[in-house]
Amino acid sequence: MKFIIEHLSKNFEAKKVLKDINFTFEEGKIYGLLGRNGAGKTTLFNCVNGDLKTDSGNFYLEDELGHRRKVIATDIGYVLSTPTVPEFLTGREFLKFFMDINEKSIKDPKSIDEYFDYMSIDPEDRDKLLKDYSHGMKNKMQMLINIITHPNILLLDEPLTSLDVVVAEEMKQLLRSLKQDRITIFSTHIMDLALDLCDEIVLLSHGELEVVDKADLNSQEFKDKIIETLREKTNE
Ligand SMILES: Nc1ncnc2c1ncn2[C@@H]1O[C@H](COP(=O)(O)OP(=O)(O)OP(=O)(O)O)[C@@H](O)[C@H]1O
Repeated sequence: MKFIIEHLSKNFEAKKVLKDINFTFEEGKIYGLLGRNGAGKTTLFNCVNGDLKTDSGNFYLEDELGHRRKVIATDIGYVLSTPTVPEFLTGREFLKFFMDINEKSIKDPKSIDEYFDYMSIDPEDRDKLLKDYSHGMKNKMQMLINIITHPNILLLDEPLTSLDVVVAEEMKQLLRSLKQDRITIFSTHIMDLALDLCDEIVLLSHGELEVVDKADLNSQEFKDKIIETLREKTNE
């Protein structure tokens, strides 16, 4: 399976944020999306998710035989950097509600406690109101509801930035374990995180997407190259 973006453009009045982007993402890979503040990473995700109207562009999923279809809402899971959960529900009530309304799209439902176990949420926290969950726990709940339905495309907008080292490590493991059978696109400002977690590094700069050839992913030379590319592009 491939996720194909064709001729995506998005302007905010005179500001051209995304400029005729054409890009193909492949199944089984985690893509690290790097870009400077204001480069358009969130705008790109919002366009893919249908939260923002594009000025032009189409999104397709293509199977191994080359058959294409348009991306639909249920293809996408979108985890925001700031988790939004209904604070007036308990973790258990929220999960039950989510599973009830998405019954048809959950292929192999597990029990609610199995899901909590999977996300390492302690038994004593499961019946607490979500308003009393920590940021990391809310983040886990948001991640959970986005993976229960097995979306083909998982968009993650800086989801690990404010997590403690243990939760961040758990989330990394989870993302690695989930990457088969789907396309994961992960935006972050933390280059080491991108290098550690991602199979491909994609730069968003000057409204365009560009793959960085990652010959030697962890070398300082490679990091310098990324920084130089981002710097050059914004200075153009
Ligand atoms: N709703 C909007 N109306 C007008 N301009 C917007 C809107 N949303 C984003 N922008 C502008 O589009 C550009 C890209 O913003 P975006 O939030 O996508 O960047 P980003 O790469 O996610 O940034 P950061 O890394 O700082 O989160 C910015 O110049 C921003 O001001």
